[in-house]
Amino acid sequence: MDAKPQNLGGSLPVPNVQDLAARPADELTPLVLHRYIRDDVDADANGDAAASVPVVDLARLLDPSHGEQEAAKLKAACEDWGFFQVLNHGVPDAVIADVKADLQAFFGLPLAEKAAVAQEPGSIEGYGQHFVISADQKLDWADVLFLFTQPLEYRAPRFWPARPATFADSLDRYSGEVQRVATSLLAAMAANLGVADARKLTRIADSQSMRINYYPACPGGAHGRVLGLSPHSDAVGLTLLLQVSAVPGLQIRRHGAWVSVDPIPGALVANVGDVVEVLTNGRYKSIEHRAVVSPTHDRVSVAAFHSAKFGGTYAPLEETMVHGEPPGYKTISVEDYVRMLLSCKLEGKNIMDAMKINP
Ligand SMILES: COc1ccc(-c2cc(=O)c3c(O)c(OC)c(OC)c(O)c3o2)cc1
Ligand SMILES: O=C(O)CCC(=O)C(=O)O
Ligand SMILES: [Fe+2]
Repeated sequence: MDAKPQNLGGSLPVPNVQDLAARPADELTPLVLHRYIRDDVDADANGDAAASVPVVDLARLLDPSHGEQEAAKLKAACEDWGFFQVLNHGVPDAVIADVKADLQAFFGLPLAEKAAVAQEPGSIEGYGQHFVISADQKLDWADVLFLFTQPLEYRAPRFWPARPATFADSLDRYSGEVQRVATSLLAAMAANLGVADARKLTRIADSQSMRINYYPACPGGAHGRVLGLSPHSDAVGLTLLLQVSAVPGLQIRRHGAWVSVDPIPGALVANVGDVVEVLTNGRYKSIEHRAVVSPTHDRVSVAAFHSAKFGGTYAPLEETMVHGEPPGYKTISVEDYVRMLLSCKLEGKNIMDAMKINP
């Protein structure tokens, strides 16, 4: 049997941010906040306001009478943006409504109840924080619940909240739907890339993990100088993000500026991850993004990360290296790749830099 994702390494323990944000204003002294406040951050989106992330209609993409036109939109979105919003994805409204309600209800529980699914030393699953590797690095203004969701044998039930009582069922239904969407998008990307065997790409949706992000409102005028999530590219195949709250926060780096990806009701935000950059030998590039926080509103999002299963490898596909082009990225086992990503700081495209053959 293939290895399961376990003992992959963890984070140094840091304060719970929701608890910190709920403290009386006079307790949030500069001494307390200094681990979060950055000198170099301008949280405003400063990109071209007219430039908005492309939209891909999945029902049209799968419909033989419109598919070609929508496939061209997908191709342009992957080549030029690395990010797009997916509409008509077929995830039933009730599945989305239920998962949103249960994620919000989980974070609404008292800290002691949420702590029942706290991360354990050396583990990335559970409730806590990620990518804290030194005592002096700047911290993100967010708490995270991280779970392996697919395949079923990757799940560790002790990290799945028992409350609200419907949590596991809601997340299970959402997870299956989103894995289907990811597989369809990857199959369409394979066709666009001239990769006849779609499994060469769809296998990178064989496993799924979810990073559920809770960004408390940041009081005391500090919101413009902290980040909810540091700039990073997703070190996976394809991410599908649900902006649970109607509060903007996601920004992508485009032509050197930050462009906001405002929530569209019912949409999923898709982004090309580092693994697709490797498999396509750089034809589709992963894009740096970050989350900013609101001074007044809490925000919840859930990123569904899709990857290959343990036991496989990542390497540029022959079909994407035309005219004898050499591979620009190393070949690596899925397991070594995951260990590398979890031992790094969350910092721009640092994983891709490590994977490049001639950086
Ligand atoms: C197949 O095994 C795994 C795949 C992915 C991950 C993983 C866990 C994370 O916590 C994580 C993450 O927090 C993250 O930051 C936003 C990220 O983008 C850089 C990840 O790619 C990521 O991947 C673990 C195991
Ligand atoms: O909260 C967001 O909008 C971004 C989340 C994200 O980038 C991630 O979890 O990888
Ligand atoms: Fe991300």
